[in-house]
Amino acid sequence: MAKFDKSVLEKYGITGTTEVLYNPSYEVLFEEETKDGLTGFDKGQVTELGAVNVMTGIYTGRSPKDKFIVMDETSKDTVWWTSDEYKNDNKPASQEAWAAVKEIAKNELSNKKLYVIDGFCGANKDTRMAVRFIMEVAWQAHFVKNMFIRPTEEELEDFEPDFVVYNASKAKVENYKELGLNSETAVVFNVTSREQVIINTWYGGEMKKGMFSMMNYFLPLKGIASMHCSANCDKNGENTAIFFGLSGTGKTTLSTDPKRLLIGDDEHGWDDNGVFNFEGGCYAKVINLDKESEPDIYNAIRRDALLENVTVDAEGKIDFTDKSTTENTRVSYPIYHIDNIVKPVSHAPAAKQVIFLSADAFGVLPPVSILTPEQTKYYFLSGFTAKLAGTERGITEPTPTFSACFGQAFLELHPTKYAEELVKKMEKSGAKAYLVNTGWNGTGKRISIRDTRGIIDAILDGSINNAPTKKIPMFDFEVPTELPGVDPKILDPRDTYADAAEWEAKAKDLAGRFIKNFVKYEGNEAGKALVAAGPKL
Ligand SMILES: Nc1ncnc2c1ncn2[C@@H]1O[C@H](COP(=O)(O)OP(=O)(O)O)[C@@H](O)[C@H]1O
Ligand SMILES: C=C(OP(=O)(O)O)C(=O)O
Repeated sequence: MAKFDKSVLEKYGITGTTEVLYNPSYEVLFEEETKDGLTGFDKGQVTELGAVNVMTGIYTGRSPKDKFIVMDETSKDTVWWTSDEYKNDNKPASQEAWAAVKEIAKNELSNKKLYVIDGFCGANKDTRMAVRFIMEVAWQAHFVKNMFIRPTEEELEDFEPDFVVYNASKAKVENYKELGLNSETAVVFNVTSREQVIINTWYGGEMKKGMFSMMNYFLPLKGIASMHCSANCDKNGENTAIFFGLSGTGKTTLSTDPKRLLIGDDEHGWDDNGVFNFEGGCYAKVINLDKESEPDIYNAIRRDALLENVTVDAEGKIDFTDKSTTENTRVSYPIYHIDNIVKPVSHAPAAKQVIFLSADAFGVLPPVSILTPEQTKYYFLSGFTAKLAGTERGITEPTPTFSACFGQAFLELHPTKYAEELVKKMEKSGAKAYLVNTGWNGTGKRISIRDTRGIIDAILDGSINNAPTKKIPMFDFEVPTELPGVDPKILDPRDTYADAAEWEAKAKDLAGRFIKNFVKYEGNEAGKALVAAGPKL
């Protein structure tokens, strides 16, 4: 077992450490969590799965309004929120605010027993980031051990971090107003010193999506596409497909496919050698998880997995339908809990299929549209979808949004930079794009996972290209009229309304929203030229 000397922490300004558990084994973490009050279950339903630790009621979700980025003068120009016109969810913080939150984190973490986990973000050795996480809560160490790429013993021996994360989730920023911050909670990144500080939020997603945000800064500047998508390939390791989508739109569910090999469920890069995962684990939503329709995710809930915010009855049976703590119930597990994965490195050739998952809460978009290259750019930049309940604090019902590149909260550069890199790679591999609505239609219900899976199968086996098609007005989408295993009555969204005029009215409203949202991209010739690919009233 690699050694870790406490004096390393002193270098970070963390003093008086009483004990350090450095990259502890799962067994040790399990014991530590139990001491912290987490419950391990090994009876009832869980017997079938193996013991799993369950933590409940600790967080409510990610806090985008508390996320701040600190840049030095040389890196400032590259960040797109510096332009008012394109302002995204990430706000700039001053050097003073940075110094203050770092001080709070150092104080919180001093004189404590600490967990230090070293992991990699990025499966490619030449572009990965070596990340050191320092925290005082055992399950957070477990979470990052599940989610990041676990170094070998040898790699741990001479691990030199490129990025350090100080997780001071028990502290608060009391003087946040003075510092120009939004609340007692802060998630702050210093892109120059390569550090992240987390204060007053226990949400593990801040560490996972935090390092993703940093990859989204560094990789595109090297000409590598950095993408909020899941990815899989066929059993020969070919025919890669990527699935973009905001949280809860189906990246994990649809990429976990027994017929295919999983590359990863959430964050990927695409360079000249192909598509690669940033992570070493998956983070699945488990609300209403059903053993029959999602057997692979269900079976991944076994020893070393970490369940969050589900309720467990006296017999140890998990109630996956209970949303009393949050709708954002989750399980994190190391990727090898899924049987069909790409091994030993989560990497596959350039993608042939690019799928945009949009959960349309208005019930307007067809369940699948075959996009032209110009529509691909327009709909990628628009990123129309819904924020689904739970993942973000304050979101309690599906809320329509335009989230550029299907991941606006995680972008640091201008959206056109991500579009540029994606399109370059797609043109080289001859990839085609599809817009898949995993949200609602005129029935008022969410499109079934069964129908969506049928659609994905038809995209992946190419049968969608032989299907008869028609055009949908206003959007000019080409949609298939029949696909094997998919209810033909849903393929044209107008057929799901009692009266097609109802669709028409909603479609007009949505088209208007697209047009309004896209104005921000029309400041140059390239953006103006894309308007023709968008909806028309
Ligand atoms: N048609 C559908 N396609 C995909 N997921 C669906 C669909 N209908 C309902 N769901 C549910 O939506 C959630 C999708 O979550 P997940 O796959 O974890 O999303 P992501 O990985 O994009 O955050 C799951 O709880 C899944 O059961
Ligand atoms: C973990 C998150 O999302 P996803 O469901 O995309 O993994 C998040 O947005 O905090």
